[in-house]
Amino acid sequence: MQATRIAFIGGGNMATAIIEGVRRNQAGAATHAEPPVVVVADPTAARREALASLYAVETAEDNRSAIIGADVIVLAVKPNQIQSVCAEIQPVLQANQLVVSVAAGIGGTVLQRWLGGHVAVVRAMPNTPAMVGCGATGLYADPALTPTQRSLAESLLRSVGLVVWIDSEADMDAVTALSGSGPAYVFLVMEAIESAARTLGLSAETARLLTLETVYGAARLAMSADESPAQLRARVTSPNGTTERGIAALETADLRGAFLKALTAAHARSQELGRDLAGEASR
Ligand SMILES: NC(=O)C1=CN([C@@H]2O[C@H](COP(=O)(O)OP(=O)(O)OC[C@H]3O[C@@H](n4cnc5c(N)ncnc54)[C@H](OP(=O)(O)O)[C@@H]3O)[C@@H](O)[C@H]2O)C=CC1
Ligand SMILES: O=C(O)[C@@H]1CCC=N1
Repeated sequence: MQATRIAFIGGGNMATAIIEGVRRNQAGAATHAEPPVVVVADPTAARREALASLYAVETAEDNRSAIIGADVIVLAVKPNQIQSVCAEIQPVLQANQLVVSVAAGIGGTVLQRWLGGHVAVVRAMPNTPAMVGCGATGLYADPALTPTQRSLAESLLRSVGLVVWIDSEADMDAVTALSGSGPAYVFLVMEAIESAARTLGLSAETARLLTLETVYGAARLAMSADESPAQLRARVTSPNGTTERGIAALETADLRGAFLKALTAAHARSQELGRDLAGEASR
């Protein structure tokens, strides 16, 4: 089930990544099916104009007019702006409109309450590689949602990458810590590798190119091979060779412990956002 009109409330980083992914997917699609109309509401005129010229979207200055006639409404504002956006759109929201929230931390029950008892709410935790069709999204829906409503949300996010349904809503905090925040961890690793290579004397351009291709190549190999990352790592690591020394240095520096701390901290922050912003509504 495909949406015919999708309204984005908030036209920032995540909305832009999904919209670009959707448009790229359409450009590469074999079918001649009518593409969905996309409407974006954002308070900043320059951002609305940029989105309209880049992605042929309609724009709106106010959130209420943006959602008129939309079958899917994506809430893509910062978590601390979600409650006021819900209050704003609630009077004009129709029962058959599906609301998809990408906000970190904020629970489905709280969203339903902020939307005046609106049932059709799906929580999504996408990530910015959606922009190039390589997103990884966790979806959670209240069991009361119909298969058609679930399919509407799934088809939107599947058009920009992998979708995984999450059975227990509590796991959305872990999904946020993993794939929501994950691209930033990988970019940090890339920054670190590139910087170390420059310290060893490579030019900026060579260090950048080799870092990018190495990370891309390793990810593609890991996705296409039948072997686990640990097995693939063993194939790179010659006994008493260069990699063995490099890996030993990373283990001594407790890279695994550092990632455990990173995901644990992000997970805790997602829980904290949910608690702080839900306030009395969650109790
Ligand atoms: N960035 C990411 O990688 C991911 C983000 N998310 C979630 O996506 C959501 C948005 O994050 P992100 O895109 O990074 O944030 P951004 O700040 O980039 O985007 C939010 C946009 O919403 C606009 N905005 C603010 N108030 C309103 C309003 N009342 N009505 C309509 N639009 C408004 C902002 O305008 P202005 O700047 O003028 O305030 C801004 O353009 C968050 O809830 C986040 O948890 C989820 C997964 C990944
Ligand atoms: O950093 C954040 O809070 C958002 C949610 C996941 C990725 N970005």
